[in-house]
Amino acid sequence: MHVVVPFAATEPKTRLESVLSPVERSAVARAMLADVLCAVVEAGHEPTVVATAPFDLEAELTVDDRVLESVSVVVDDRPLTEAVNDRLPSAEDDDPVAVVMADLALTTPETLEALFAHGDDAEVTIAPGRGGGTNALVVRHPAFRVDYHGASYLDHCAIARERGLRLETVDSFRLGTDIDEPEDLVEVLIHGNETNCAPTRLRELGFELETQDGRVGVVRVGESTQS
Ligand SMILES: Nc1nc2c(ncn2[C@@H]2O[C@H](COP(=O)(O)OP(=O)(O)OP(=O)(O)O)[C@@H](O)[C@H]2O)c(=O)[nH]1
Ligand SMILES: C[C@H](OP(=O)(O)O)C(=O)O
Repeated sequence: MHVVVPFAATEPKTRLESVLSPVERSAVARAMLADVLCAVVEAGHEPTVVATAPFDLEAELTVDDRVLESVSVVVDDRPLTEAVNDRLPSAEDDDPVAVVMADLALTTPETLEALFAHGDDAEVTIAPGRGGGTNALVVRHPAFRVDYHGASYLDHCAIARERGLRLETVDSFRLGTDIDEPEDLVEVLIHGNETNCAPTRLRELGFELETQDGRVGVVRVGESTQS
């Protein structure tokens, strides 16, 4: 399975600007990317990072040699939809393609294996995100194209329907959790593997869980933001 991991290499995760500086947002985005890539490689695949700008995997990510040897990086500064559509199955090459977002910090090899194996007779398999996003998908037919942003999950269901393609939805807590807003960080600290890059990076930045009035959130203690 071709696995594409789109990555906004410059100024990522702007919706986290209220709690992280630009430098910190870049560090957290790279930590999540590393965790996603490790899960894809452990699931037995060789992902391609489609980055918006040149990106030195070895210099910018804390990953082991097996991941470094298995991951390739291509630079494509076109908008997300165009960059992904150019890598989906086509008349010339109809091999299945998976697209896994780089901010799925809770991803594990098992959840990915379940996604890739789900619904072999479906032309499209989607793991939606909260708020209507498309966190991950597997495309098995050259007639399907993506249209990201907004309620892209609904758009993708409509595109499949209009083109007579069978689309199945994967109900996955882990694949359904993309880290976009400050309130999403609590999921990384609760459900992220403790040794993963993203939980480790957040704790290094001073984030920890806090329970108030029976609700669990994150609080940032200690050092100020890195400018
Ligand atoms: N290659 C590529 N990847 C993108 C682009 N925009 C977003 N991504 C990636 O797609 C995934 C989901 O996008 P978003 O959640 O919007 O990520 P983001 O743009 O860093 O976050 P915000 O700035 O808060 O919108 C993330 O892993 C991004 O790195 C793009 O234009 N090109
Ligand atoms: C890429 C985009 O992510 P969001 O902007 O919804 O986080 C989408 O899922 O369509």
